[in-house]
Amino acid sequence: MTGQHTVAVLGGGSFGTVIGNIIAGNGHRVALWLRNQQLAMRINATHENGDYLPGYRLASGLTATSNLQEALAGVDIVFVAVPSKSFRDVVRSVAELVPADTMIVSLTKGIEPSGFRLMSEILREELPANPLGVLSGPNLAREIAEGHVSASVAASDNPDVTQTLHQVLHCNAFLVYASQDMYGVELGGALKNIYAILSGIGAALAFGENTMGMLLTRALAEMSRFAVEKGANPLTFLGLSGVGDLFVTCSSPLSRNYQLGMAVARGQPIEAVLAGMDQVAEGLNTLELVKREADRLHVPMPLVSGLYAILYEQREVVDVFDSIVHREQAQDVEFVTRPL
Ligand SMILES: NC(=O)C1=CN([C@@H]2O[C@H](COP(=O)(O)OP(=O)(O)OC[C@H]3O[C@@H](n4cnc5c(N)ncnc54)[C@H](O)[C@@H]3O)[C@@H](O)[C@H]2O)C=CC1
Ligand SMILES: O=C(CO)COP(=O)(O)O
Repeated sequence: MTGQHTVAVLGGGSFGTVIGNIIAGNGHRVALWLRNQQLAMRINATHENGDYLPGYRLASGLTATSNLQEALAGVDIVFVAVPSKSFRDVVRSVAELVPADTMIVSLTKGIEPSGFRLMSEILREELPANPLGVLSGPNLAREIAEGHVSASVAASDNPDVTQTLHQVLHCNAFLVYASQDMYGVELGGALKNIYAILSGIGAALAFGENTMGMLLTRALAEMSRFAVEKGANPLTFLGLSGVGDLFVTCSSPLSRNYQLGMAVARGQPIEAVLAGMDQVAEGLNTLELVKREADRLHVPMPLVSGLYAILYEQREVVDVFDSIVHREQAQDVEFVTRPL
């Protein structure tokens, strides 16, 4: 597909807004769909999404609407940027409104509770004939809005999809790289949220940089171990959607998952932290699902088990941390020593 595209972005939170704006800035027509009609009207009047990204000027090619049918009329690409718990409901509605040649791309970093499905698997089930892809990488929305150069991975088993994503999104401040490992790219984006919570706890408790470096590297080891077991290519985890996103989210106070970890370590009950957040932190839900799946598959994930014990079993961080360190595997880079 070449030339100008007509695009819908579903979900007018922070990430949907920046992705829609990059595409509109590249000269394509974008409809941003959100449920809040008042906010949609304000976005169109002010060219700013004041609820999520105040001060971030939106391109004139972006129009907000709260009418899904209107947002999807005549589009050739649909991006879905709603939290994972709402993802299937939203794409089910999309399936009734778009033809089979409309490209559908997930921006969501999470896992569906029943059946441990990633978003691309939900897309495949709900829109079996459509070309599908995912976009994932170290992409803090606020930093993109501030104009910091960022990069992301467009992943699909269909080369038309990766090429089209490059065409609509790539620009000086937002670089798009390609991958064929859709599952691995998505899994990296979902798993790193768990370790961002852990890093937030470490930051609140003033862990040293040596300790944080160890946690990050061991996180990558156990993510890759889990990925191999789930059939993803662990080498994908060395790219932007793996180590890149792990590093960013585990080091930034802008990350909602990191903020969650910090707040809990400072003694706030999880329920109170979640109630006070007006944006989604996917990592808590992902932690529970990954813990269950890792136990089922007998994959050792000491950091996941440790964080689970802290958040769900009210165990003391210091005790848990001791047991994590002592339960760790002795091999450093273990996944390359096993057959892929
Ligand atoms: N904010 C970021 O820096 C990045 C976020 N992501 C991922 O993108 C997804 C969305 O994240 P954000 O935009 O940051 O979250 P957000 O919390 O800022 O926005 C989510 C939006 O989805 C809307 N929503 C929730 N349920 C809905 C439903 N059933 N129908 C329609 N709209 C619904 C909410 O009202 C909200 O406007 C998450 O999975 C997140 O992990 C990915 C990359 C970066
Ligand atoms: O995915 C993100 C950055 O790449 C955003 O992380 P949070 O959801 O923790 O804010």
